[in-house]
Amino acid sequence: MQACRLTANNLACQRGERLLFRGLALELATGEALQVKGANGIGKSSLIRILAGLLRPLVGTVERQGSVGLLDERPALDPGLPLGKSLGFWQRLDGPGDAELAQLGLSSLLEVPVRYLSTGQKKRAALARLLGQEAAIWLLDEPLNGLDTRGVALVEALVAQHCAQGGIALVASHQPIALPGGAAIDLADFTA
Ligand SMILES: Nc1ncnc2c1ncn2[C@@H]1O[C@H](COP(=O)(O)OP(=O)(O)OP(=O)(O)O)[C@@H](O)[C@H]1O
Repeated sequence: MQACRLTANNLACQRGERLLFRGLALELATGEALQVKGANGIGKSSLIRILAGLLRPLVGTVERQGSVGLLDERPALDPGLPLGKSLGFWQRLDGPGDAELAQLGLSSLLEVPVRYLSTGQKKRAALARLLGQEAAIWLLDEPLNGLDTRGVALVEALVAQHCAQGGIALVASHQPIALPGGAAIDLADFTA
């Protein structure tokens, strides 16, 4: 994987009338991971969207070196299609291979329409799409939601593998997650 970097300087975020956080800075170099902690509604998803370039900060700058893979509550898979076909859409672009599907326990679900998948199965499917993307910078918004104990361990292993290969992972989660290096920030420290 090519060297990557994610830098944010003096970020502030306002949604509606509310200033969610301010003065937030972070710097992640190749191989590094960071957990963003904080209570519901504090602004974790907003920060992820700012870092992904999907939301404009009130002030501050973001610099990304490397492609971005975003995982959030929307799996970006057609709910009407069987999982295999839905993932196949991405497969034609940059989607997952058979090894990734097996690793995520999805091989037996490929004929099941996406809308019938359980919450945890949808999350695993979204992870398959992310893996296939081979993006350098992972921005994961609550990746553990809906996952069982083995699923949590799997996400931890995938992030460790991604970082070992030189990727970056920023993980917003209110749940404990073991990340390489164990670095974390709490958005409560940046609330206005
Ligand atoms: N488009 C919007 N307009 C106005 N307010 C918004 C908008 N989107 C989100 N908010 C508000 O911004 C705040 C932060 O939302 P955000 O989704 O970033 O929090 P979060 O920390 O990810 O929460 P959770 O842990 O519940 O997912 C919330 O109070 C939410 O209601």
